[in-house]
Amino acid sequence: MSDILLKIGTRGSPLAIAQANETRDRLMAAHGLPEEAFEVVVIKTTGDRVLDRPLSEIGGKGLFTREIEMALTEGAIDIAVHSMKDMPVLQPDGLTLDCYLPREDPRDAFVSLRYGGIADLPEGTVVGTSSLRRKSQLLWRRPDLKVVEFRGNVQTRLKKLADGVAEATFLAMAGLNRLRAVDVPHGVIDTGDILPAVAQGAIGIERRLDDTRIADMLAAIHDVPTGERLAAERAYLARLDGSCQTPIAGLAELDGAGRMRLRGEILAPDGSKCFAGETAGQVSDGARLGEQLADELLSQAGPGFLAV
Ligand SMILES: NCc1[nH]cc(CCC(=O)O)c1CC(=O)O
Repeated sequence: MSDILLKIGTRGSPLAIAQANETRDRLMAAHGLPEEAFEVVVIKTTGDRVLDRPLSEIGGKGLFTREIEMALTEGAIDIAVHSMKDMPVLQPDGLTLDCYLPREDPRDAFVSLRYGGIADLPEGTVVGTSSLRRKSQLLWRRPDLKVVEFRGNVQTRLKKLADGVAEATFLAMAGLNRLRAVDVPHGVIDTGDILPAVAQGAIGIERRLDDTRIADMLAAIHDVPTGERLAAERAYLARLDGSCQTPIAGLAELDGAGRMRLRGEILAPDGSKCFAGETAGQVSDGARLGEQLADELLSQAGPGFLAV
């Protein structure tokens, strides 16, 4: 009987579906709506389609978002649920991102069937990752390790570990937690050891700019602290103009009393160089702190560093 009120667009991976369901559940609770008021619409993106090449080679921003944004613009869906880590800093004309769910654990997880952490890995160990950030951060700290390309979902990666393709890999804690993947052998990596990607662990909900009905619905589930942290992290990313060839890490943290600490790191893709910094200030100055930190790292790195 009940008409569908809202079509939720998402990628089809188990994590993406879990994120879409969390969004639906929060909207149901906030507005007293039944599940039948929502339809989750799965959309395949270029990043999902092309599985045989490294992400960095497929290239282009919005690898995991472009097709979903097209569906949103065309009206085939009403909102799009994204991992903010995969989101370019600018949205296409007519779309906006101003609703974030409470951020999950932003840290990376170390996943291995044999070892407990990076420090336990013997010299020359093979590690699998498709993330240029994780690869360069690892090689900066442990130039002796061998990094091989590792794509696919959590189950695929565990199978590769069991088959001995690599001895260890990395996943976002947020993904493990949202999938309740308690059976995946992992250790949490401190942010002082490996700084996460900008926006890691945050879910953002995109909508059409002129859709005021949806804007009102989303306002009820927006998490303000997550928005404050992402404002700083995304201003930092925007100033760095990160291409997917440039490993960038960044994390903003709030002290709950109006202040923010922002850390950042940019690296050479082969892990031969690393420039790191941090800044602190008022939460309300987040965007400016982000730009300031980016400028500091850019001046440390020197002209042309990000262009390579
Ligand atoms: N690029 C893929 C991607 N995008 C978001 C997450 C994890 C969830 C998150 O960071 O919110 C992942 C996988 C991973 O890094 O393990």
